[in-house]
Amino acid sequence: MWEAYAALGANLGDREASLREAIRRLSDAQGIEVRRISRIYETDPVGYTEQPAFLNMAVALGTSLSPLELLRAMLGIEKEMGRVRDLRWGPRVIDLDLLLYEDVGMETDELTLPHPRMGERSFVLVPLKDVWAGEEAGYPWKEWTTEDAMKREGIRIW
Ligand SMILES: Nc1nc2nc(S)n(CCO)c2c(=O)[nH]1
Repeated sequence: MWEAYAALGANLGDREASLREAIRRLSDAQGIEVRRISRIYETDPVGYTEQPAFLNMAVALGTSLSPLELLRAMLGIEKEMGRVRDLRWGPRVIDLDLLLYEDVGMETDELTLPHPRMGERSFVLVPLKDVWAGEEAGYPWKEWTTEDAMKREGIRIW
């Protein structure tokens, strides 16, 4: 099994229930095991700000799937849960983003790894740090602490 990390977000309907369902679906999926689950954080919307607050979290996965197969499985879960990818930055029932897959670096129109925007997103890095098994050195949070990021970005533990 290879190790991968995913970010989850929801800001429509019963956000916590959506996160829990997405994790259950990941765990039930062929070739995917959920190894660690972060705390849930409530975060103010970044980018398109005229939308409800998000609940965000991150998970550490073990997988026998390739990066693209894993991405497609995640997109399938979004679709099954009613994610309509209409407004690129609009509210969503569930959002699953593949962040990292071992030390794979790739850039295709379908998938870029590591996720290109994760380094500037505290709503991703704060949960990710909860489940990170790698060495601390050299990762985006090397120059900040979770506490600082939470204070600066108004991130609340849910
Ligand atoms: N706080 C926060 N802001 C966001 N803006 C977008 S788009 N998204 C969706 C993730 O790409 C989020 C999110 O998950 N959390």
